[in-house]
Amino acid sequence: MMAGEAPELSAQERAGKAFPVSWDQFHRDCRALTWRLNEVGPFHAVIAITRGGLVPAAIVARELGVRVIDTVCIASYDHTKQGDLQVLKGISDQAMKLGGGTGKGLLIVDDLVDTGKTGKLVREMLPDAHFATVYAKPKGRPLVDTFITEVSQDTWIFFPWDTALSYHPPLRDGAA
Ligand SMILES: O=P(O)(O)OC[C@H]1O[C@H](OP(=O)(O)OP(=O)(O)O)[C@H](O)[C@@H]1O
Ligand code: HPA
Ligand SMILES: [Mg+2]
Repeated sequence: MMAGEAPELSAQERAGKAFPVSWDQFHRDCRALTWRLNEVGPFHAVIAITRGGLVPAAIVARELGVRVIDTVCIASYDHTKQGDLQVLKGISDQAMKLGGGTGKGLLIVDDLVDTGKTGKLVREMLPDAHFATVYAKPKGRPLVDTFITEVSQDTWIFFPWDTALSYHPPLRDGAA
């Protein structure tokens, strides 16, 4: 950082609002997502966008009775700061074949869409697939076919696998 330059804010610092999600809540939201997806399927396979999509993909696949699960491995956020998207592993040939080359009958699952960059990249790989996320922020929302809860763009979602229980000071002692 140069002298006089404002420090670069992370996505979470820009976001300001925190939305912590417990395991219970996440499981409930995934089941609610499956209720909606059950009306859209059947699906030949679930494609999880790792890593965040692995947990909802397991729950959704279990509920829908889908046993073929593939991954597309994409990294963009280093903790809360988004960098360039990196495809670390593409979709397998076998899953591509099941989707007829365009993703028809395949279900893409991720934990959330934020700016939509990750979702857009996967949609380009599988244009005819159905894209489902548990949570959606307004910028990414148009990319998603089915989601459960929308949060504002300035909210940061804390997932249970990224957090731990900790002491919280009482409100009157200055807790936000
Ligand atoms: O809509 P976008 O702005 O692209 O952000 C959404 C993506 O960001 C997070 O993944 P991340 O890159 O942090 O990797 P992870 O799933 O391995 O945590 C999240 O799981 C989504 O995949
Ligand atoms: O709000 C978020 N929470 C966790 N990971 C994320 N990756 C992009 N946005 C988010
Ligand atoms: Mg992810």
